[in-house]
Amino acid sequence: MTVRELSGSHRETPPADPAAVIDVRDLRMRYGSTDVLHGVDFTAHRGEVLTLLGPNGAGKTTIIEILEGFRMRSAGTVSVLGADPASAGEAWRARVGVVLQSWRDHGRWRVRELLHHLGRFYLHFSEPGCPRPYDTGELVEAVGLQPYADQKISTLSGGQRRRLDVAIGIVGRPELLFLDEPTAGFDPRARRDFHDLVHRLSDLDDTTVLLTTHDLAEAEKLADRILVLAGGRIVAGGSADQLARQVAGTAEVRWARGQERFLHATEDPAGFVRELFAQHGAEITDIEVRKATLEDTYLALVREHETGGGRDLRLEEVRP
Ligand SMILES: Nc1ncnc2c1ncn2[C@@H]1O[C@H](COP(=O)(O)OP(=O)(O)OP(=O)(O)O)[C@@H](O)[C@H]1O
Repeated sequence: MTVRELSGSHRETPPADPAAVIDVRDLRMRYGSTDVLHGVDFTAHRGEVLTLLGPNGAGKTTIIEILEGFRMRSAGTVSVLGADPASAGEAWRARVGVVLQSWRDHGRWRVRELLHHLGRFYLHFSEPGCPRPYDTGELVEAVGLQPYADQKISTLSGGQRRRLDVAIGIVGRPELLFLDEPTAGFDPRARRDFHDLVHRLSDLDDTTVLLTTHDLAEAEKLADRILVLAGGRIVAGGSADQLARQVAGTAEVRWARGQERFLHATEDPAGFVRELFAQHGAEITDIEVRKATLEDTYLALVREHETGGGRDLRLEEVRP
């Protein structure tokens, strides 16, 4: 990996939002001669759950690794819990939770034993109102691993290992939690339990969470804010509804007149349907209004920014 400063010193620019848990300004990353991030800007606040969406290779893991302090950026200003992750110390690290890929090298440890052992690192970083680490028993229960607490890690299934990864990420009661595709390999029940856990962490402990996923339903369910990364930049941010409003044609109206069927994309479905009935009234035999899903919106945003082309979510009125 070749990493170099592209311009200026990132430490000279003070963060514009000192209250932010994460403040990223003009973040750039170049691998060799390939620019992956062209100037990423976003902030996250206490207790917020942010989901980072983007196609394969967009740079999501790169961003997360830079924010975790595991990868040096090429340029830009990054503040995480008030510090630059590139130079922050152990006390900072104790406030940050990271869910890495599975711990393949601890197979002979037992679940409870490993969590207890890792938790001891955080004892020195306990604060009034924020006891660290989590009680091992509570933690095992929170991630649904009670039946396997005394089992060797090598005997866990893929999904159970992933639950353990999550437990390892939160054992130090982090103020900020990074989750890179945390539910890959989860069955539907484990996925729902995990979503409940993230909601509990953000609602009860005010934990800020930044996660990546390719599961759009998960993004919609979990995120206070969804960030879409495309073309090396954050091209849109907001709730699923707010994102939909950034793309033309947020709803589709399908209707039939006799044997003919029609489809029209519109930002004002109610007004369109009123007009339709005013014109054709009793001739309309069937009608359906479908709002753009997050998938429609996401694909339109990515397509637009990857091709530099127009917004093609808007469908023309068509006859079969
Ligand atoms: N160490 C590296 N050296 C060179 N190129 C790299 C390195 N790490 C990542 N890349 C490249 O940078 C780009 C972004 O990779 P990254 O893993 O951040 O994407 P991602 O959005 O997390 O992708 P995915 O959804 O597939 O996990 C990719 O084109 C990848 O090939």
